[in-house]
Amino acid sequence: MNIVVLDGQTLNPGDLSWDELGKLGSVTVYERTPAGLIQERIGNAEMVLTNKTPLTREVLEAAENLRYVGVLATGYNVVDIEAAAARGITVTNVPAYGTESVAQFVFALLLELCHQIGRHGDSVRSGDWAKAVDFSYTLTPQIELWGKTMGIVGYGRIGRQVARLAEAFGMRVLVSGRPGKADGDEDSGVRRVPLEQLLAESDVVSLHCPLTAETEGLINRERLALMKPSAFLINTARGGLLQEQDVADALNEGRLAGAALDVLAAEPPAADHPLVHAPRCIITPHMAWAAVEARERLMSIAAGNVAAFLEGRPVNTVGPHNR
Ligand SMILES: NC(=O)c1ccc[n+]([C@@H]2O[C@H](COP(=O)([O-])OP(=O)(O)OC[C@H]3O[C@@H](n4cnc5c(N)ncnc54)[C@H](O)[C@@H]3O)[C@@H](O)[C@H]2O)c1
Ligand SMILES: O=C(O)[C@H](O)CO
Repeated sequence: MNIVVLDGQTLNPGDLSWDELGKLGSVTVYERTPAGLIQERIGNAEMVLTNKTPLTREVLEAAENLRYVGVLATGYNVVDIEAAAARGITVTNVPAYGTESVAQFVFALLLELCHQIGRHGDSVRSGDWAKAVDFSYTLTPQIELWGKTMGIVGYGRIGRQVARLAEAFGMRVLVSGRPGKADGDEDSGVRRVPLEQLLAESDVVSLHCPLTAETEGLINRERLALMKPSAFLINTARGGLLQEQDVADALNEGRLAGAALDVLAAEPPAADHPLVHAPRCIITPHMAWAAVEARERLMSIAAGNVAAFLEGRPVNTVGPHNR
């Protein structure tokens, strides 16, 4: 069985091994695949693995032998799943490998917004403390989380772990899920509310829903207007959840206290991206998933997905049925 990995570099920059996958077929790993080469590299392979290389309807329809797409990620918005389903191609993702890593990263971002540790550390390194007259100084207001409200949009695996950490910080937790869907039970202390109420009452809004036709552009000018001007927005899910210019405008006009974003709609972004230059906006390069512990789990679950498919009992399948 021919297995083509279209963009293996970010999962395995050299510190992991492809051997587990190699036992299951003849594997070709490309570090990355530019748009113009996707079709050619899939060629007549039966199985393709992708992290962020898009598999559009056109690509899927041209790949005559393709029977399986393994997404090397939790978010599978890079695959046209309707087109895959129509062609009978099985698509799997890797759920839960990075739940704890991503939730931890949410708090790394939030604590940076609250304390601006990097900026204060730089100030000390550049000699400001040595020249100071007092034993203590701050360059930005310092913010305590205890008693504040965390609003979690998308109460799945990562959303639930963020809720646990928020409660450990003494925060009140509001959650909102898919409109009209139950999405499982609430945990004690967590209150499920409509999105509009969550936006209006939260001091921190953290996004954890997938990018779908329903959630694209979810955080737009109108919804930002519901948020407190003192609130922080955190996005570790997908950049497409934001109307990015609207978020940049809210930051530029002082209608939002800060944003911390691990994801943008286009990655890497253009040098003149409006959020890259917006005030009080921290942007990290889509790295919340990247702890070696999480990538090891991802690699192992991805190989398990391939093995299960080859044994005729696919697991972790995703498709229009998940929507
Ligand atoms: N930055 C990173 O490195 C990184 C790493 C892993 C995952 N992610 C992103 O995080 C997302 C969430 O991951 P997860 O493991 O928690 O997934 P999950 O499937 O366990 O949870 C997603 C939740 O969102 C809910 N949801 C769907 N549509 C919604 C809507 N319209 N409004 C509110 N909620 C909605 C679902 O019902 C589900 O409960 C992934 O889809 C992926 O895009 C990012
Ligand atoms: O969805 C995911 O798992 C992350 O974005 C890494 O690709």
